[in-house]
Amino acid sequence: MYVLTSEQMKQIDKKATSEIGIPEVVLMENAGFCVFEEIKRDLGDLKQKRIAVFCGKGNNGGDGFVVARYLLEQSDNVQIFIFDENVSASSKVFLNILKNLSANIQVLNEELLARLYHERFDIIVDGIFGIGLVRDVEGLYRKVIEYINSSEAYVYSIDIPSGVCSDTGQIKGVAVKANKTITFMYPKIGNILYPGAYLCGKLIVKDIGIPEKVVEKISTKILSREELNIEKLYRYPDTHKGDYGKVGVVAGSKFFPGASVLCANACVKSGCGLCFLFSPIESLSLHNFRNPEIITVAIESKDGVVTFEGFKQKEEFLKRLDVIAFGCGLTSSVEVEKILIHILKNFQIPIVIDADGLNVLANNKEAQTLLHEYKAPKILTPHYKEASRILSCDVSEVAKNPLDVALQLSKKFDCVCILKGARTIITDGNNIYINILGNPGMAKGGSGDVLTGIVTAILAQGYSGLDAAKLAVYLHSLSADILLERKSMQTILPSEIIENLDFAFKRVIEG
Ligand SMILES: NC(=O)C1=CN([C@@H]2O[C@H](COP(=O)(O)OP(=O)(O)OC[C@H]3O[C@@H](n4cnc5c(N)ncnc54)[C@H](O)[C@@H]3O)[C@@H](O)[C@H]2O)[C@@H](O)CC1
Ligand SMILES: [K+]
Repeated sequence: MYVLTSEQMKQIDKKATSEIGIPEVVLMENAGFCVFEEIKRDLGDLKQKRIAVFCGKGNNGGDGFVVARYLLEQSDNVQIFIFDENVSASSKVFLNILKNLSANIQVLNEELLARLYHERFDIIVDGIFGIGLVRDVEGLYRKVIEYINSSEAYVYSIDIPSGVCSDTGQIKGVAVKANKTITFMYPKIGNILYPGAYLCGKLIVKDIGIPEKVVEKISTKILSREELNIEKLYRYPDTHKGDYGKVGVVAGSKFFPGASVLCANACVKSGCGLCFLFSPIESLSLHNFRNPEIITVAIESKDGVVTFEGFKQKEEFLKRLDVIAFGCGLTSSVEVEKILIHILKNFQIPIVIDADGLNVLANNKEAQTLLHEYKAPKILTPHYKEASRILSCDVSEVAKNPLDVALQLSKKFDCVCILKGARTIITDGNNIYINILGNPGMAKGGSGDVLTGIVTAILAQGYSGLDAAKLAVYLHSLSADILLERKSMQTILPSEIIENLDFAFKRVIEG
């Protein structure tokens, strides 16, 4: 499903009205009716319900007037609150209808707001701002939103909780916390990215009758099963391990042996034919004990960290493999830097760079240039902090606009970027996918190493960088979500996400 910016939605609305000829008031009527239907379906008999509908000056308020008109037919206590009599042209039509119906319409001011704190509403409909919010919310608007958030009513937001930026999901000063949000045609980015996604409560997407014809191809989509290329996962009978890719994982150190274990184990559990783990001996001792499928290659180390000389002794072997995963648990050192630079100069194998590999990129301009020029498929898997280091910006900047950051990284290195977060973003610089699966039980050290293993193994099975990234992110979070069906967020472990890939793969393949 597409995810739209406010500008894209406005263009679609505009085309529907100007090119197709559907009057704006018809769309508004449909939008308001959809919201009413949802309330009616949730609550059934509304007769005794005390309902407040807050309407702003724009078309979001107009939708609110439509909802109010339908609610008037159902409940004896519907109060409509407006900020200004001067509303948008289409909204005016519905405000006038309410006036003709002698509806209870009150213009908000400080005094009225103070009185509202003594009233009790069962339902509040939030039609203050939609996709037309342009600046921080202040003054009376702010106070009204604070009032809505303090009330115990069940809150329905129209299109998007008022105060949430529809292009980023960020709060512009203050925002409504809704129980349910009904958005129209397609979700907006602010409905999907946090904190907006949280403030939406349950998100419902409703068709308001805009023909698909006016929707041009949108490059941002929600990552769903339909978007995955699962054909290459099919295994033909007359195949052998060489057909499913040979993976080399360069990972681990005395300090983080677990990272290499998790990464390599996720690899073998994600279908690659062979997995070789290149690690210092200090890291491999833990590893050998646990994972018999993994072929270990000890790299000479100093103080528990791989050395460039040690790597060079094994590099011919690594060159013969199909895909490399580089970075998990290596630690940051000059030797690690030298190894990555050497790989980027001398190898031509698809590569996945994570953790300490990303730190090399953050610290070393030569590595950045070499990565840009590296010809084989490449995937970067930064979390927000790693992305901020590479782009030399504050992590809060990444959080404010993760879509832009993922695009920037992808373009900077001509790579596929998996920007990991509560909503992981995947992009190849043109297409953007937002992952909505997964749960906070994954917010633990080791989850990223698991994802790196999965994506590397899938890449080895003949996938493009983008398709591998999509499939891996989906499987990783689906596995955690399946675990949550019988475990708690506290107890889910990254190693269990690997074990549970059995069920995630099954669901993805069999539907
Ligand atoms: N355009 C269309 O065809 C449709 C639009 N619909 C609704 O219309 C909404 C968009 O309507 P609009 O574009 O009129 O925008 P909004 O209704 O979101 O709000 C715009 C109004 O708020 C003011 N405003 C913006 N930021 C403010 C701030 N921080 N403080 C105070 N005032 C502020 C603007 O000056 C303008 O008057 C959608 O979200 C949706 O709910 C629906 O009716 C379906 C059809
Ligand atoms: K709203």
